[in-house]
Amino acid sequence: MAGGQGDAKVEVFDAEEDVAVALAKYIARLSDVHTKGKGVFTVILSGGTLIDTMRKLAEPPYLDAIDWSKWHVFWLDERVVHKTDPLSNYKLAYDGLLSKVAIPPNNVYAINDALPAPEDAADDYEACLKSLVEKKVLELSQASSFPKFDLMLLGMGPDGHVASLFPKHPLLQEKNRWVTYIKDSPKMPPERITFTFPVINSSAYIALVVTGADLAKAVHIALGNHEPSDFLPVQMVSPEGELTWFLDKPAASKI
Ligand SMILES: O=C1O[C@H](COP(=O)(O)O)[C@@H](O)[C@H](O)[C@H]1O
Repeated sequence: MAGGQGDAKVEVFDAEEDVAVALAKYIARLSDVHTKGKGVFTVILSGGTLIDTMRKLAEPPYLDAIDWSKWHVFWLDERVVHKTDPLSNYKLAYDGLLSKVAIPPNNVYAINDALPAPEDAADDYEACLKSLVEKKVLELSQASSFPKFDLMLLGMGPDGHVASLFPKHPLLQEKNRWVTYIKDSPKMPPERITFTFPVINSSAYIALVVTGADLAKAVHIALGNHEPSDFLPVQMVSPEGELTWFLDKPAASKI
């Protein structure tokens, strides 16, 4: 299987609506392959605009065609807030997708929002992943020994951040933890937990879903020639498996 940014596929669509259609087809195909092949499909969600771009999955034909019972859903990053808080990535995904599809509630791995300290929430989430490895829901990458998720769905901020991994932050260099925490996120809210790059880059498939003109500069830096001083966290996304960028024309306008 191909790997790294050098082998990334870059798909550009006329409009956000076309990205939503293509993304649903892509996710449904990977769901079919994994649920029929190994009986489990492990999916990582981001927050932000991604959830809205996944909206077609909650409509025919995907609503009935996808075997939702085999999905296991996790968060790439989460804000350390209550699950009912409007800033919660869980709430965003629940309202926009999870409440509309038949994923067993026990297969939805939200942050433990009874733990107010980000370090405890990160430890708890990492322990949850480790127990799922023991139960053989999750596998480890043979190459990295970090968990290998079937599909990670990533958004990107205008500053080139992915997950809660922000430009020039020391967390970009984390090499050991699966899940870590941040207390000084430059984007609100400041306290979050996040997967680390070793986990992100152990994935079988990553979709980077980026729409809107406000992201064009970061896309240009990530996919074009750039000065080392411009380096963005998104450029560290370099999976063992396959990376596909899903862009609309406004996001791709500076490539
Ligand atoms: O804070 C976050 O931002 C990124 C990007 O969000 P977007 O609204 O610009 O699409 C998101 O991927 C991440 O999960 C979230 O916590």
